[in-house]
Amino acid sequence: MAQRASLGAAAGLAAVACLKHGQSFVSSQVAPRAAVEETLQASSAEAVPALRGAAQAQQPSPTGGAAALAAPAAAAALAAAVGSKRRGRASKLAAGQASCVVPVHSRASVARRALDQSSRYADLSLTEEDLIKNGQHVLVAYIMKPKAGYDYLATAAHFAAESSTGTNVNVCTTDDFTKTVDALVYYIDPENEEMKIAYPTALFDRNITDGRAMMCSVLTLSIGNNQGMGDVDYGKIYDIYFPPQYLRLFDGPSCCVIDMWRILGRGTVGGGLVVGTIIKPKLGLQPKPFGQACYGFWQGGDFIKNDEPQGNQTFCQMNECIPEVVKAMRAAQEETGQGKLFSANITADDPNEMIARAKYILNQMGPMAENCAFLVDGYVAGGTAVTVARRNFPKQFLHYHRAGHGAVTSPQTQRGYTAFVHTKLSRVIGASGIHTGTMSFGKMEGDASDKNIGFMLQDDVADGPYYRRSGRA
Ligand SMILES: O=C(COP(=O)(O)O)[C@H](O)[C@H](O)COP(=O)(O)O
Ligand SMILES: [Mg+2]
Repeated sequence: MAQRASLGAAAGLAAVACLKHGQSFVSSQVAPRAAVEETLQASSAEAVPALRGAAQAQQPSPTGGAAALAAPAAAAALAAAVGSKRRGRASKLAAGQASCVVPVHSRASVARRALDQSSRYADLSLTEEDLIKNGQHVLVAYIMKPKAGYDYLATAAHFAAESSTGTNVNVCTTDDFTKTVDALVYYIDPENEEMKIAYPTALFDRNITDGRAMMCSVLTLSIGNNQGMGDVDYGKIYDIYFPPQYLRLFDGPSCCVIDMWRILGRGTVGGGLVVGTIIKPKLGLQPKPFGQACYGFWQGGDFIKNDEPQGNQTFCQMNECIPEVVKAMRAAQEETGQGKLFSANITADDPNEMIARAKYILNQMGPMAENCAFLVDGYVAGGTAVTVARRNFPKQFLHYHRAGHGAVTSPQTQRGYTAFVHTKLSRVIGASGIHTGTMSFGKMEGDASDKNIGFMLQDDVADGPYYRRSGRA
């Protein structure tokens, strides 16, 4: 399917929607045991040292906190020894020294300081142009603010560490290979709270069945633990760039608005606006009145979708409701001489249930199977549910409903990602169209920048707030 056509699909559906009316840890070396004991004495009685075999000494904060960091010099040497070669650290870790992590009370000033890992997880000499040219990194632009008292670059580096190979302490099992897959902060603008991180694509998990990429892995790192870190006030993704080679490992959409036009009998070019509705009340109609409402709308309209919570309620079960929809569609098509479309909700917790629903619906539709799209509540059910639909039913239009997205996309929310990014991710995993309601002019929240979503969906080349997209992402 042509890329432009695929991109248009989401726009088509958008048009449809619019037309419807305390405790932290620092580590210190075990070797100077006396020092550790001193540390423990300095901390409170309940601050028992937690031994962590793999953790090594944390570099002390610039401001000290001497009681909490009893062996600062040794710890610094250790941290330096396992640090990046990029900045040519000179210190050497004394052979055979183990380490431990010592919990400290938050009242200790060091607890409010991030381990400064910027010599390893930041490289501000990298240019975006080169990163894009090399095509080995997913680039992510965040608005990030450290908590009061934390250094911007150190926090950004901790963010990149936690989102890739690191944590809040240096790790002794790190080897030279590990460092080749570090995420790197390549740009910061503390005043504007902007931070950009380059993630090596090799970091992301691949399927054992077919070697393909998976979005859940991208999200687990790029928007995972970093959302709850103690030194980060907030961090939100504003744009994301996938290099072409890596992008090809995702499914992308299989159907688009061209398929809708064709099914509606309008050919494959310039089929115009698809007029759609959602039967309301969203819940509470039984099969017959639901079918009657469909029939009524189809006298003039093209497309009906289940409202996103509707599927198989006990008072309106699928095996009674879908036959009513089929009856209404058949009658409306015969009477108007036009094709009609119905988007049926197959969302469920269990992929087997989703597949069972989809198969049942296709069976009932019979020769009109193409006239049916599958609706998936992609935010609440997640990318896995979208992929279940995309891979098991690639011939059906995949109608992504994003109910719940406001929890992370709202302009009031400083964590998560924007609606623009959410849409982009949805397309990459295979949505044919994204349902967008009356964003910014009806009942739903939004702002002027949401227009960018439309451009991103429709055009082969489009500018996001930070990255230019060309191709499917
Ligand atoms: O129920 C509706 C529309 O209802 P109505 O037809 O009464 O406007 C949709 O689920 C939301 O608009 C989606 O919103 P969003 O744009 O956030 O996806
Ligand atoms: Mg709805």
